[in-house]
Order: sequence, then C-alpha cells, then structure tokens
Amino acid sequence: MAKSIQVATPQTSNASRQPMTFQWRAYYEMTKPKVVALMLLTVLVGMCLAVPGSVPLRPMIFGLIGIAMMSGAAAALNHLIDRRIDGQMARTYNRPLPKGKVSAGHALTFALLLAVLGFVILYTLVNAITAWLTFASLIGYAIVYTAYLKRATPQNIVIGGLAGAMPPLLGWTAVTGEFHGHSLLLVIIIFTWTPPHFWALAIHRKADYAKVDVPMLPVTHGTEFTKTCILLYTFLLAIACLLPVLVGMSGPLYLVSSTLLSCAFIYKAWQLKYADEPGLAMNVFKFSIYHLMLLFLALLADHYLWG
Ligand code: HEM
Ligand SMILES: CC(C)=CCC/C(C)=C/CC/C(C)=C/COP(=O)(O)OP(=O)(O)O
Repeated sequence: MAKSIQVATPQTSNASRQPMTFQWRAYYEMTKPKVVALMLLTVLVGMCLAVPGSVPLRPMIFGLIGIAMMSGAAAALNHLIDRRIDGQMARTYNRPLPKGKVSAGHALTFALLLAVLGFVILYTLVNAITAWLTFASLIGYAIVYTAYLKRATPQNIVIGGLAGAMPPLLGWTAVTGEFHGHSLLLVIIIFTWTPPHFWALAIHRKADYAKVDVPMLPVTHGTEFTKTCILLYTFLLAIACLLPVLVGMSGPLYLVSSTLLSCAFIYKAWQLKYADEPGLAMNVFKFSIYHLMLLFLALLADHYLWG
C-alpha cells in the first residue's frame, strides 16, 4: 500500500483544528516586526537629521514607541483583511490568521488596541501633527492599499508605497513639531525605492498573485516589462538619492556611500533584466533591504561626522 506523504501546502480555507490558545508569537508576527524595525531606523534618521546636535530624548523615545505601535497595528490589519488570499498563497499560508492561531475578532481587537494606544502616546507625549500623520499612514496602508488598491490596479504598490515611505517625515515632525521640506526628500527616496523592492519579490511570487487574482505588475504586464520597470526605477532612485546633497542637507560621506549603493542597485537590476539567471529576482529583493538600511545609516553617519 502506498504511503501517504504529508506535504505542507497552502490552505483553501482558514479553518483550523488547533485549539486557539494565546500565542504571543503569533501576535508579534502579525506586526511584521522586521519591516517595522527597518521603518524605525528611517524614523530615527528623520529625527536625527531634523536637529543639529543631540535629539531631545522624550519625543525621540515616545515617537519611536508610538510610531512602532501604529505601524504594527497597520500590519496586523493587513493580516486581518488579507487572511483569505494569504491562506491560498505559498509565501503566506502559514500566517497566524489562515493557520487559525488567531481569530479574526482577536486580530481586530489587537490591532485597534495597538493603534489607539500608539495614537494616544503620540498625541499626548509627542505632538498632534505626528499623531495625525501617523494615523493617515496607517489608513493609507491598512485601508487604502490593502483593502482597495491591492486588488484594483497594478500601480497598487506605487501609490500605496507613499504610506510606507512616511516614517522619516514622522520622525522629523516628532522632534520639531512642524513639517520641513527636507524630510520630504527622505520620503521621496523610500517612495522610489519601493517599486524595485516589491516588484523583484512579485516576479518570484508571480504564480501566487495570479492564483488569488491580485493584479501585481508581473501578473498583468509580464515579467519582462516588470524587470524593465525595476531597472528604470533604480535610475530614478539614484537621482532621488542625490537630492539630500543637492539641497545641502548631506555631505561627502553620504554622497560617496549613496553613489556606491545606487551603482550596485542599478547593476543588480541590470543583471535581473539581461542575465536571466534563476534566483536573481530574490537576490534583488534581498539587496533592496540592505540598500535602504545602509543608505539611511550613511545619512546618519554623514550627519554626525560632517553636519
Ligand atoms: C507599499 C510598500 C511596500 C510593499 C508592497 C512591500 C512588500 C513587501 C513584501 C511582500 C515583503 C515580504 C514579506 C514576507 O515575506 O512576509 C516585504 C519584506 C520586507 N520589507 Fe517591504 N514592502 C513595502 C514597503 C517597505 C518599507 C517602506 C520598508 C522599510 C522601510 C520595507 C521593509 C521590508 C523588510 C525589512 C522586509 C523583510 C521582512 C522579513 O524578512 O521578514 N518594506 N516587503
Ligand atoms: C503607520 C505606518 C507608518 C504604516 C505603515 C505600515 C507598514 C507595516 C507598511 C509595510 C509595507 C508592506 C510590508 C507592505 C506589504 O503588504 P502586502 O499586503 O503587499 O504584503 P504581504 O502579502 O506580505 O502582506
């Protein structure tokens, strides 16, 4: 008699036989901690660049805590809203909601608690402008992007990327209490970084998105067109990365570092387009994360060494 082999596969429904005990790890996972961690680095850089010398401690600490909580809440709402399609995709079927580790009601309560607490911290201990702008970013990601744009247009992540690009501006307003044009340059950098970051992954996961009818660019316009777009966006990003130098916000250390990073990203995107080797799309996706992290560390180092 043939042995039955159990293979881990995506679920077609979110039903689960497991008893629903409290699992803090599942709640932690819903906040997308690694994504939020990188966002917090960009928040911190926004805070540091906003003022000469040392950053005032109180808005820095409570700003980071409040923005982290509201970003985590936005991520948990994304898990909640996307639970059905997540359950059908190979990359996401193991998430807490489709796996039945967390119920929809508990996920909603968790997200709302985090959001309200984060908002109150920002409003009372930081300032109103940061609280409202962070709230707008939460709505932008959790509602506008996740509940509408994602299923509406292949430009979903370009438009929705604005919410994810906001953290340095939030950091800036947290310590100054006002909007400054320079913080917008950091937003523009993350905004132009998002398409190559995400589309590289979307090429690798094209079949997943096609299966659940989500119109990501590789599904609607094909892999080759998406690779061309990624390459063009890396050129656009290279220009965006020069803006802090052109306005005198950053100096030579940042100029050299960002130019090297831009050249490396363009090279990777060029390889993806023309070398046609397996695994290159994921390679570009992973590189994008190091690129953004190193770029913001370079902004920070430059600010304190040359500022
Ligand atoms: C709308 C804009 C964005 C989209 C659509 C997007 C999409 C994604 C997706 C689908 C993943 C894979 C997640 C997984 O496998 O669970 C991912 C990973 C990641 N993203 Fe983004 N992203 C966006 C913006 C950002 C921003 C603004 C940042 C940071 C500033 C960021 C940082 C990361 C990091 C660090 C990871 C790796 C997470 C891990 O290894 O668990 N992303 N992104
Ligand atoms: C308050 C504030 C700054 C909010 C921003 C919140 C936030 C965590 C944005 C992350 C962007 C992101 C990972 C998008 C992927 O969503 P997806 O649904 O396309 O990917 P998935 O399939 O992995 O869930």
